[in-house]
Amino acid sequence: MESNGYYPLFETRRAKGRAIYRLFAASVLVGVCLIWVYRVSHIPRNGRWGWIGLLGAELWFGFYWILTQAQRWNRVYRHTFKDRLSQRYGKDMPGVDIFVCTADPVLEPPLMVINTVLSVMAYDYPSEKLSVYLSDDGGSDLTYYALLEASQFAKHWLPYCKKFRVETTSPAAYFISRDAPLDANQAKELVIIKKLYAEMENRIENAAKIGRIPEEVRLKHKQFSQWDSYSSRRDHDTILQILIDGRDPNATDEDGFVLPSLVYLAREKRPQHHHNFKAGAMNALIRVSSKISNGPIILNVDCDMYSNNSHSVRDALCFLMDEEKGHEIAFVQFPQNFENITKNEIYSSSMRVIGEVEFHGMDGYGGPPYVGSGCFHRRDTLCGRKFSKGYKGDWSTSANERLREESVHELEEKLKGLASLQMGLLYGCPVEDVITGLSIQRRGWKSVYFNPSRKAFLGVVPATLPEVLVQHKRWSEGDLQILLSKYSPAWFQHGKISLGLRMGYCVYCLWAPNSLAVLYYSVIPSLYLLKGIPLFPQISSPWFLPFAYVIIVIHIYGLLEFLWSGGTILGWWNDQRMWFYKRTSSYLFAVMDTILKSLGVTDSAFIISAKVADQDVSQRYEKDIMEFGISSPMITILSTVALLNLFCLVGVVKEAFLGEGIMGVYKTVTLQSVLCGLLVLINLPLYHALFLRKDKGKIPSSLAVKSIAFALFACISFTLFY
Ligand SMILES: O=c1ccn([C@@H]2O[C@H](COP(=O)(O)OP(=O)(O)O[C@H]3O[C@H](CO)[C@@H](O)[C@H](O)[C@H]3O)[C@@H](O)[C@H]2O)c(=O)[nH]1
Ligand SMILES: [Mn+2]
Repeated sequence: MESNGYYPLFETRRAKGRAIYRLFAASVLVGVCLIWVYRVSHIPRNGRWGWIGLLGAELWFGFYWILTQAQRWNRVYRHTFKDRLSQRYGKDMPGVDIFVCTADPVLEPPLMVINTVLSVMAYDYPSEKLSVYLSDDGGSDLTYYALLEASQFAKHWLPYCKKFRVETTSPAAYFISRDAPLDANQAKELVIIKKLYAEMENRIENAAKIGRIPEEVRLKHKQFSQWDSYSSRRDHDTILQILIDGRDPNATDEDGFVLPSLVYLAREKRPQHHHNFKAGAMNALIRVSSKISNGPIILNVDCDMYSNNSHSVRDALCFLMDEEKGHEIAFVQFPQNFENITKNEIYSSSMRVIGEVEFHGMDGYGGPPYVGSGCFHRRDTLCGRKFSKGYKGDWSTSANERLREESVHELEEKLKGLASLQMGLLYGCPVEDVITGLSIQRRGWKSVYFNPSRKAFLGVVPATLPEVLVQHKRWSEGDLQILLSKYSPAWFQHGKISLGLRMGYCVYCLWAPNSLAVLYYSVIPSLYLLKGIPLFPQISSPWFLPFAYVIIVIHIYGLLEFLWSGGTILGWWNDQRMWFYKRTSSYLFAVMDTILKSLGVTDSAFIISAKVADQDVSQRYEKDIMEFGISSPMITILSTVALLNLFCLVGVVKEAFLGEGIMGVYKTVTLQSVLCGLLVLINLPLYHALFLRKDKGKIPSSLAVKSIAFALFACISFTLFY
């Protein structure tokens, strides 16, 4: 693709088969409209309120389905030309500052954190242009100790990666993933490097086990005295340490090449000041890094998301440095992929359709959201710069020059004061990333979604249902808050972002309100079954057809999309279950907490998700066995709804055999019974966990009793009083 003799650094292709897709979508829309017409024109006398509620739910589903079309209508795919980038810019590459965030040395083990740090230090990029910053909201000397060890290990690991062109640059992942046979030389070096790693691992784990840093290490490294005034995680001074100083000519690896800078920061925290979670951490890093390396490009990764592709920096720069289009692009988001996904992903944690379909669709309308980990930003747009036509990126790194004269210690002291001002990411929202990305797009910038075939980043997903539900509550609550905020994609935006992109954002912002319609749909029709009152057209009626058509084709389409995104059939089935569970628990609580928050009763928190699990929990996870384990209000709702449907189904079957007869039931309440039957079918693992399992991951008996009582009460009172 050449225009005026200019070779772009990236190209954009539109998805194939769009015409067929659009035809299909139009046919579904007709079906949806017919369903609405039927509901409005056939309101019965018996079951009137149930019917009107279903009308509301179907209006909602139809509307929501229309929104999701924006994510499919205009998908685009990106491709980069890294060789052109190297040819054109050679050694003249911009500085890149990499921010890694960690917050808890127990939930996020230091060894995992340093593997991520090492993986990004080893990018295929000039080391003198790379600076890696670790923000430790846990303020943990153990994490610091691990980073200190990593700074030593890097001297061996980075040359090894360079020499053998290692792609998986996280050592832990590399040691288990490597499958290609090695030549004798590499095999020899591998043994050495593995040994060094094992020794380091040992030292870190021992320190973690005894819960403190060995005395001789403390004495040798006086930096540890910074913890002397530390009173708790929520109450301490700024702790800042430059472990590898990129300006120091002696900071070299085993082969004599300079190392990337490496900085540790635990920002000051006081109980009386809100620390604003990850957004606060990122902003502290933005300020501190501006005085150290001041790279014009910032990459943000979570501590559990290591780099799996050593070319990602160059990929991202192909977009940001493209001479024709680069100046419009504020950030490049890579997909979030995960290492610990099982084959049939019981919690549907890979979110593959979002990554393989939806974000490509949003990219077609102006760009994906910023979703935290795996995103390259321009420093100035992240800090609030507005888009203007004449804008050209400034790739110089001035702070580096200015401060060259200062000693590391002077610099560290100076920077401590900087770690507590706001700039950059927005505060007050549990999804600081999404709201910040949206605010950047509203200032006129575009973003880009780049999904390379070799996965760029691999993270960790939670291994238990309660954790997954809590994580989704945080996300859906955050997205709902965006909808209600001044950045809302729903209100008129004066043409700042396109309608398609606004619709795309709304799909996520409306995750939470979805809960109401889904809860209604999964309870009320089943209860009406107990009274034999039909709420759907009879099978002999022509109105049956739009229902059947819409239900069947959207599910077949959903299945195909899931398979096309790399999933399995059973994975899709599990995805349907999680879809249902998230909507009836996480999202419902997100709605309730958002209401409470707007009344000033509560404040939203950021509950950090666990990255490690007990051995037996992990074993069940590997086998795709759902882990309930604890009693929580969310699990109570899930199990009550599941039991209610089971009781209703038993009621219908009894009616079919003892009452009206199979034909009678079949004629009048087919769809309703099918709906109820499917809900029972999808809940099989839950009944299993309620009644049959003996392991620790089952549903606790007290919760079982409670939900049986609730479900029975609902069924009995409905039959008696309706
Ligand atoms: O007070 C805090 C809380 C969290 N974190 C870090 O934030 C990251 C994300 O936390 P995690 O518990 O792993 O949340 P996830 O739900 O997995 O994260 C997704 O969702 C978050 C927003 O809810 C984004 O911040 C993340 O980038 C995105 O990957 C981790 O590196 C944490 O160490 C902090 O630095 N400080
Ligand atoms: Mn995470």
